[in-house]
Amino acid sequence: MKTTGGSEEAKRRAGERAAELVKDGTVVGLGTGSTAAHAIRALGQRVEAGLDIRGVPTSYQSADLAREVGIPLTTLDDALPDLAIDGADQIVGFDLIKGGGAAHAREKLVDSAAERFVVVADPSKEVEEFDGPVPLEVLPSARRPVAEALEGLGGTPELRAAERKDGPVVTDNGNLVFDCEFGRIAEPADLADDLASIPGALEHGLFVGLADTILVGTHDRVEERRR
Ligand SMILES: O=C[C@H](O)[C@H](O)[C@H](O)COP(=O)(O)O
Repeated sequence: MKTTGGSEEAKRRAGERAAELVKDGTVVGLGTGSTAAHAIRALGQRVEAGLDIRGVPTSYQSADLAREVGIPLTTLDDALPDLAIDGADQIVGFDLIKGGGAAHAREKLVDSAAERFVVVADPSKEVEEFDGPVPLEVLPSARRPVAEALEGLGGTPELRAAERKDGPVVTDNGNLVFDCEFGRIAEPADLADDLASIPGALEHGLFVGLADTILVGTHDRVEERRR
């Protein structure tokens, strides 16, 4: 599983606190990444103890882990999540950059469909202003026009390379990923609108105005911010 550094203990605290928010008889969006995985494991323990929930996975990773720990799965065709729990790569206020694990397209679908979206993170994710690359899931046949459109917006796109395979990362949906540097992003909502309008760029990793609660684990507690 991809990890992004930060304290595993802090991530575990945040994940476990989020799992405590899940109520019996509900549907839960299951995010991707190392922090969301802690929440999924904690939910698995609650299911073993009798909690009745169904999970909507956001990736092969979260689906496989949920199966492993005994969480029954469903899809958005059958039920919308009451609550979604997901990680983030950078957090500014209640806005996020996601997609470090290339799962942001399905994550955005599930997280935005949920009644309540809870973000779990360690303190390394909170920043003053976004300055990380923005991931974009891109139709393979659109790679060149999308790259040109991103350059037109002042970005520097780089096709994400696979670590244990020659060639590019291919997402769970069969597409490619650009990581696009924009330097410091002062107006994420404006950039999000621009990125959303590029044909062939299926989804970008800016999550603006979607999160309801931010849970940041530290070495000894969990800090909670609610919108
Ligand atoms: O595509 C991956 C996701 O957006 C992850 O939720 C994000 O990269 C955070 O992952 P982690 O909790 O491992 O830092």
